[in-house]
Amino acid sequence: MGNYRFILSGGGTGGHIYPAIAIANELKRRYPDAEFLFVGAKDRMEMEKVPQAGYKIEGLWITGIQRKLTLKNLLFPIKLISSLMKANSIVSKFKPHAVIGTGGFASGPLLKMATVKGVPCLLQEQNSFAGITNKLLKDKVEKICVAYDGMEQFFPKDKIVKTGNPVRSDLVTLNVTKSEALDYFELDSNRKTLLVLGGSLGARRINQLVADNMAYFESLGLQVIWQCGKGYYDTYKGNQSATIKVHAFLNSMDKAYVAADFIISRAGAGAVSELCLVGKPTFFIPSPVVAEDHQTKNALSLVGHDAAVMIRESELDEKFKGEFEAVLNSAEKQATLSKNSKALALPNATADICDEIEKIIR
Ligand SMILES: CC(=O)N[C@H]1[C@@H](OP(=O)(O)OP(=O)(O)OC[C@H]2O[C@@H](n3ccc(=O)[nH]c3=O)[C@H](O)[C@@H]2O)O[C@H](CO)[C@@H](O)[C@@H]1O
Repeated sequence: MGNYRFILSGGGTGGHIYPAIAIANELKRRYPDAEFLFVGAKDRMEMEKVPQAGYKIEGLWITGIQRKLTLKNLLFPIKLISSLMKANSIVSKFKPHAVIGTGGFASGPLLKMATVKGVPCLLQEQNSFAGITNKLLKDKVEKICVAYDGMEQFFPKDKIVKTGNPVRSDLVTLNVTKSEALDYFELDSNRKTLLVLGGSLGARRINQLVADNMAYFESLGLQVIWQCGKGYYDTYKGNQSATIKVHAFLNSMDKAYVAADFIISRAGAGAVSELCLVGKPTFFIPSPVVAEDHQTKNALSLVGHDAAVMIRESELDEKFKGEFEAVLNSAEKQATLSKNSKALALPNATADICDEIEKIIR
């Protein structure tokens, strides 16, 4: 059977998009003649990133619901109805054999209509805390692939399969040499490289930390790849120099990971899964404003195994330099962090999820 049709839906941030792309790539490898359609939210980053990865995407007019009474919120019911109607027409026309939802508000209407029409659906939940959309859909889908233990508190136990988070295959294999990677970023092979990641949208507090500590990093002999986020690029692009490379977004994460000797990162679920595979000494600075503080939980799942260092935003002023230098000055600590983080990697997640998809379409 090669002519399967799959819809993948999810988005809003990279954390929901890249898992969908990783799954689509693996399904395409297994079924080269299969057809794929992505469904995301209009105006969000999936509308750019999915076509770059070679797939078609349709955008729904939908946003998340805000906690305050705003114009956006008043429009929410209208947006929801319009999205459900469009989702209905997409599912009717495309006639998918299975639908995969990777979270984010865009996947809500699409999976809802797919389940109403009896199309088998699978959810992939990246975090240790279930997102609202996935919680709303849980009873109607066939399987829910998760990355953490203890997800029975959110989802029916018999639907849960622990697979880990899908990671794009080029980040699993990391087939680039260090010198190629450093050349790509125009960096010096005689210096150690610090990679700074603010999550797919960039992180305000991490950007401030880097901006305040440029001379400090220089004094430690480091050069920096600084991913500041699209919305912050105009503010920080002037900091670019021979040793500080400022990027809005990194389109070659494989090269960034290979170039790095040390990494400072947000603790989005995707970043955490990738950083285990990469196995470089990592300092997590979790976002304190995400639901249920889930990034702190994501980071602690590594810190508990001596596989990474975590510094809370509220403690940065007091602790950053001490924690940073304790790792920089200890080859032994660096080796421990690398070894322990690699031991937590789940490199077969994408294949395991595709095995589950195959089971629901048969
Ligand atoms: C602020 C917010 O709501 N963050 C959430 C969002 O994070 P966010 O969107 O930052 O997502 P993740 O850390 O999960 O994944 C980021 C993905 O973007 C890629 N990437 C990132 C930067 C870059 O320059 N280039 C690039 O390709 C990474 O390789 C990774 O594949 O979704 C995650 C997964 O549901 C959640 O855990 C996070 O809490």
